[in-house]
Amino acid sequence: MAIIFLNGCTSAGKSSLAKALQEQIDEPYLLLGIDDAFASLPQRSHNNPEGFFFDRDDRGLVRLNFGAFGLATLKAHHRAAAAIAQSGVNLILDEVILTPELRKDWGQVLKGLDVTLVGVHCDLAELERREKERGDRVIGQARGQFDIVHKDMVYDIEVNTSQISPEETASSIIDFLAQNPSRLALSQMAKTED
Ligand SMILES: Nc1ncnc2c1ncn2[C@@H]1O[C@H](COP(=O)(O)OP(=O)(O)OP(=O)(O)O)[C@@H](O)[C@H]1O
Repeated sequence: MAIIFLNGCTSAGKSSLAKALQEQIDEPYLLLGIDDAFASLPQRSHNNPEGFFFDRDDRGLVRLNFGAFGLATLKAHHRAAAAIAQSGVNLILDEVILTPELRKDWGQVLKGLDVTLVGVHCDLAELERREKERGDRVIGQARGQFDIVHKDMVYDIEVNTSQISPEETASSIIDFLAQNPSRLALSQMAKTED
């Protein structure tokens, strides 16, 4: 079954876009994302060096980091997503690819599946405006992810949500899907260099 894989920074508009896609595509798609993996953690694994924690790199940028249990959680999430599609259900994935290792893991786990890779971009100023307005996100996270989330990614289609609504963005992806039957980007996901 088909997977529409949305990758972008926090506040890029992935969840809003995913919901618009669910509404606009005739066939039903389930929705799953990295936030579901975070939500399934025990509370003590948040802000924990074994689980997930925020820190600053040498440039002072906020990074979402993880320890052994955090990595195992993300890899389990990747395999759960693949299993959903393999069981015969369409899936939209709402993801933030945090490291080259995780990018490669996605590429390996999804190999052979019908995956459309969508780069969800947004200008930094607008990301930071949204981050502040939401009130429930760690400030600085969007800037910290801006340089790394799309690094070495190859996409089937890229969108920029800075100035267009989730509904219009969803329409452009649906038009792309209708006009482009073959998908090329996934084969690059596991291959690219660190
Ligand atoms: N196209 C858009 N135009 C204007 N605002 C938007 C757009 N898409 C999303 N937003 C707003 O930006 C904020 C973040 O949106 P959303 O939750 O969809 O982002 P996200 O990429 O899923 O973020 P996260 O990864 O942190 O969950 C919300 O307040 C949402 O209403």
